[in-house]
Amino acid sequence: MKLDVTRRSREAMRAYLAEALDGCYEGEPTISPIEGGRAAAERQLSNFDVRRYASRNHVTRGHVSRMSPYIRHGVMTLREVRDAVFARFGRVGESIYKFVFELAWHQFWQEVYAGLGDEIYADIEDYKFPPPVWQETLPDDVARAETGLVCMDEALRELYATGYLHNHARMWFAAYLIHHRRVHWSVGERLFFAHLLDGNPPPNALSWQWVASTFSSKPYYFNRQNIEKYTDGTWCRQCTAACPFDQTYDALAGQLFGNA
Ligand SMILES: Cc1cc2nc3c(=O)[nH]c(=O)nc-3n(C[C@H](O)[C@H](O)[C@H](O)COP(=O)(O)OP(=O)(O)OC[C@H]3O[C@@H](n4cnc5c(N)ncnc54)[C@H](O)[C@@H]3O)c2cc1C
Repeated sequence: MKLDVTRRSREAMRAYLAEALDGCYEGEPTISPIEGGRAAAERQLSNFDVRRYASRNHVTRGHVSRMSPYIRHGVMTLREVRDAVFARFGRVGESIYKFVFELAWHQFWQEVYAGLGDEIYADIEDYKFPPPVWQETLPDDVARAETGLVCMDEALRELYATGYLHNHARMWFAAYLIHHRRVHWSVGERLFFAHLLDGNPPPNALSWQWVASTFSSKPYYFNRQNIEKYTDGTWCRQCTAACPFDQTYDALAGQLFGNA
């Protein structure tokens, strides 16, 4: 089917897509609050103050650019984003360095993809721990964002509603799915790719492999303290589930990877 992408208001576009794609979605048809197009990208970039990027790891109040959907779809290049930041804020300073460093990560993943092609969809290296028997499907409670763990469910709901997720929340969710639920990273990769507006094979597949340890020197995992610190405890305060993350890193390593 060819969609009619004639320019129309967002509400008219929502109504058109809801009808045209009837049967392809569940629940109420909503659209992401993230707007497409060059003007929206320029607005987004002009609202970004790189001097506040030091707070970037904070999920609920960290200042990040949210430029990834525009970069992904070629609305703005990495170089344009970098040069605009240089022009407004200069080239010197820790936050500027960190921001350019992240843009460079994006470029690095692209270069890896240029070299490996579709091999990025298979384990690139061995796991750095004895791998379990991986589940090859997404558990239903995870798919429905009903694990009972507020941190995971809220992250997924945000992903579904907006098509965007903060980097730290992506890392937590990936570590939960892979290391706690023993689901192969490629299942999570497909889930993210289906919902992220910035869904992009190299950064997506390779970040999942980075968490899994098939493209890094060790698996990424986290504990409750880490979530509390970078959300000001917002999610943990609402959570009544037995927390699988409420342990020391040593205890978690022993439980998850058998090397305590
Ligand atoms: C499991 C997982 C899956 C991911 N999937 C994708 C994906 O499909 N597409 C995607 O663009 N990024 C992906 N990332 C990387 C990162 O999460 C996003 O690029 C970032 O969150 C985008 O938000 P932002 O534009 O506000 O980032 P900012 O922090 O403002 O960074 C600016 C730009 O730098 C680049 N960048 C930032 N962090 C990273 C990173 N860790 N790796 C590579 N590039 C980075 C992006 O182009 C980003 O737009 C993934 C990370 C993880 C852990």
